[in-house]
Amino acid sequence: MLTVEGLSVRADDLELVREVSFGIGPGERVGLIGESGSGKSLTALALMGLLPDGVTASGTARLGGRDLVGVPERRLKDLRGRTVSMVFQEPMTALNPLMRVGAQVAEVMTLHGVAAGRARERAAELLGRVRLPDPERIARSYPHQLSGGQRQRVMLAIALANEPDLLICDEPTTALDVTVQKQMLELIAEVAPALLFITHDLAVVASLCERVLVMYGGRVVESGPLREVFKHPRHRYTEGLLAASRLAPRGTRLATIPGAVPAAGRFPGGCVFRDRCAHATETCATAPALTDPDLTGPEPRGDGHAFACWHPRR
Ligand SMILES: Nc1ncnc2c1ncn2[C@@H]1O[C@H](COP(=O)(O)OP(=O)(O)OP(=O)(O)O)[C@@H](O)[C@H]1O
Repeated sequence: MLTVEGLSVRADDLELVREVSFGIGPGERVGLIGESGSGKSLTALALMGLLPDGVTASGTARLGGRDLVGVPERRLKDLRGRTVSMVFQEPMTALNPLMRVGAQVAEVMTLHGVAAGRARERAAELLGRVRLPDPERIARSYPHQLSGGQRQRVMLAIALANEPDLLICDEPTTALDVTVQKQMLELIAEVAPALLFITHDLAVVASLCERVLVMYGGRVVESGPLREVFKHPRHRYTEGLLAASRLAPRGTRLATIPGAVPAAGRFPGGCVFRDRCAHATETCATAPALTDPDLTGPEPRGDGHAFACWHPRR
């Protein structure tokens, strides 16, 4: 459905994203991971036609037969929201602080030709669809009257308003607390038509995506089904990412992770050892439940909810 070929992004003579190619099928959920500055956000912004001034994209990206790169802004405005939409990390900067949220959800529909009355009705429906309690009241609220999690749900409602074929999420849960993060991920999994999910968090990718793309230095250095990439990483950078994260392929020897001690726990609620562990950090509580025992550590419990993490020794 989405086909990206040789996508490059440049600022002056600096090539920030280099010859990236990948595809996303209908209904498919793909994770885009990589260290900070590896080019994940620029790749997404290039697909949305939202690159900052002075930054340009080349190559091709086609979604449902329509070009996304190198098309005039007028054409992009039509595609944005209807073909592809995006949820960003910080909803406060994306929402208009002076406008009631219902009106903001309705506005993205009226911009695409939906009559005002119908758009208002649909806005309330959408706020309910993203499981906001009392959608009528929420619709009358201003962004500052909502919690961070509620604002992120409003952003999701806006992104879904024109029934896009592809949803792109760029670290949408990073600013949320643990329980809210989990609920938001479940919601995204449920409502996304097809998904490109950008994150640093391998556990989030493991819980949400079927396929993964790994970026490093502006390139996609590895891609494939999640299980394959996590079990048999081919690129040294992916190996490093896995070793540094709290997920490691089953059978990984602790000896390959210097200074690591194992801890196992059950979900929901995070690692059960976190109170006793020398390295009890927030990450122990934030890891989402894994339902694939093959992706857990060396001692899966057999109920599909086993978990093992590697805490660096203090
Ligand atoms: N407007 C810009 N002009 C010049 N360089 C930029 C611009 N925006 C981003 N960059 C550079 O492009 C590279 C990729 O940035 P990008 O935001 O895509 O990284 P990222 O992988 O999304 O990082 P993070 O996970 O921290 O968000 C970085 O080196 C960044 O400094």
